[in-house]
Order: sequence, then structure tokens, then C-alpha cells
Amino acid sequence: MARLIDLRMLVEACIDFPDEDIDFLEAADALGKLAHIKQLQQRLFVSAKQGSLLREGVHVVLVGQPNVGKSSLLNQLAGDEIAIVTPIAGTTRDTVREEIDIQGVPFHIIDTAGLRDTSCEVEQIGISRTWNAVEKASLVLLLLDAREGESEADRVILARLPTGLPVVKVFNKIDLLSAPTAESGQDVFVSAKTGAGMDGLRLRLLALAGWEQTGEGAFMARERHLRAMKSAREHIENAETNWRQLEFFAEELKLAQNSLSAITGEFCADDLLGEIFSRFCIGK
Ligand SMILES: Nc1nc2c(ncn2[C@@H]2O[C@H](COP(=O)(O)OP(=O)(O)OP(=O)(O)O)[C@@H](O)[C@H]2O)c(=O)[nH]1
Ligand SMILES: [Mg+2]
Repeated sequence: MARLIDLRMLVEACIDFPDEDIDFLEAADALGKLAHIKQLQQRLFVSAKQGSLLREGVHVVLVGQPNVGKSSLLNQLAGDEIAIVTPIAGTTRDTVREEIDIQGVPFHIIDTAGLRDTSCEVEQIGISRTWNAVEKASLVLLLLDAREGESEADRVILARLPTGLPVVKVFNKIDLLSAPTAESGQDVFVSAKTGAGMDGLRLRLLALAGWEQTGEGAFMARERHLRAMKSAREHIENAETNWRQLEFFAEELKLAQNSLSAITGEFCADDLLGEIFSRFCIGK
């Protein structure tokens, strides 16, 4: 297996002994080795992301106007009567959380108070809790009434959602439509009452969570592991683009190695890569 530390020693030797020049690095296939390390690191990153997903789960927040069926959708996803459902707009006040499992991936589904202008103090507190939940969301399902389509009130909600947060529009109550709607683009159509369209929604949630069946084990990474790996990847990429500037090349390799070492402390980065990949039986 190509090792980061060997490559670093190679580059540093080149700097220390000016007789050795870039040809020497080329002959030693430094770039080929770097590409191999990058590839291993990328595979490790994917496994780590999957592991992090299994450990932390995905926070999905249901938002929308009152009465569109958020609580019904939570109940349908959970397969149980978790949240109170009534035809009265403004039923949900507190956020209601339930952990569900889709193909082994945990999802924390958070039902919230419907969003509207209201003079009711209790409802106002509920609505501010909705926005607090949105801040912590990994993704948002914006529920809409399929009979109404997207209204001005929905557009106001959409505009208030943080930029960069993935949002899926879920048109609910399709059982009440006289004619079936043609599925369009990224939108999802369901009936929280009959369960129609729910399998499609579950698959969509898995895809948005970034779940990939790689066939390789998932490395139980934490958020800080992912950050360390991202930083290592950036340094490896910097090294690759600037490899002709040897000092820079060596420095970026060092930084990449430091980032990986941050995951385990006393353990050296190459040991970590070796350890993890030997478990996945990936050819060396
Ligand atoms: N026919 C039909 N009725 C639905 C569907 N989903 C929800 N409802 C009904 O719509 C009404 C409101 O449903 P809720 O789930 O309480 O709606 P909500 O969005 O949680 O409402 P708030 O808590 O007030 O914000 C209830 O009478 C539900 O039975 C659906 O898919 N089809
Ligand atoms: Mg509700």
C-alpha cells in the first residue's frame, strides 16, 4: 500500500539533497503514489460518512402551514399514533420527535407547529419552536396540500428556510384529488392517510441522507473524524496540484498527515489507513 509517510520522506529527501531533482520524484512515481493515497482516502471517507450516518442519524424536520398533514405524516412514517391529529388548524404546538429506521439508517423525524400568523400566544411559542427545530435540521420536508398546490403562504415559508438546507416539497392528501397528478421533478406526492407514495418518500430520504450501499463496512466515524478527513483530502489535493514546488509539496503532505493523525492521536495516520483497509480486505 502506498504510504503517506514514505512519500513525505521521498519528497523531503529531494529537498535535503539538491542533487536529486524533480526527475528523481518522477522516477519514483511520486504522483502515482499520491493518486493511490488519494483513492484510498476517498474510499475511507465514503465508509466514514456511512458510519457517521448510522451513528448519528438524520434530522428531518416537517414544516408547513397548519392542517397540511405534518402530524399525520409523522404517524405514517412511524407506523404508530405518535402525534395528535385533528381537523383543527393549529393542533400541534410542541415539537414531537420520533426515531424511525429506514433500511437500518436512523432518522429523527420532527413534527412541528404549523406556520401562520396568529395572535394565540401558545401557538406563537409553538411556531418559534418550529424555527428552532429548522435550525438543527439536516433536511426539511415542506408539506403542502396537493389540492391547493404551492400557495403564496408556502412561498413565504420556503423563503424563510436557511439557504443550503436541503428541502423537499411533499404534496400531501393525494387521495382527495379527483385526478392523479403527474409526478413532477423533485417533488414527492403522498397520502399520509392511505400511505400512498410513502415508499417513494422513504427512498428519497435515504438518497438525501447520502446513504450508499458500497458493500464495504462502514467505519463508525464521528463528525470530527469526517472533518479531519476532509482537511486531509484538501491537503492531498493541494499537494497534487503544486507538486513541482517541492517545499510546498512536502508541507501539504505533512499537513495531510497531521489531519489524519488528529483522528487517533498517538496512532500514526498510515497505521489508521492500514488498520481500516485491512478490515475491509481491500487489496494492498
Ligand atoms: N384525506 C386526507 N386527509 C389527511 C391526510 N393527511 C392529513 N389529513 C387530515 O388533515 C387534517 C390535519 O392533519 P394533521 O396531521 O393534524 O395536520 P398538521 O399539518 O399536523 O396540522 P397542525 O398540527 O395544525 O399544523 C386531519 O383531519 C387529518 O386526518 C391525507 O393524506 N388525506
Ligand atoms: Mg400537527
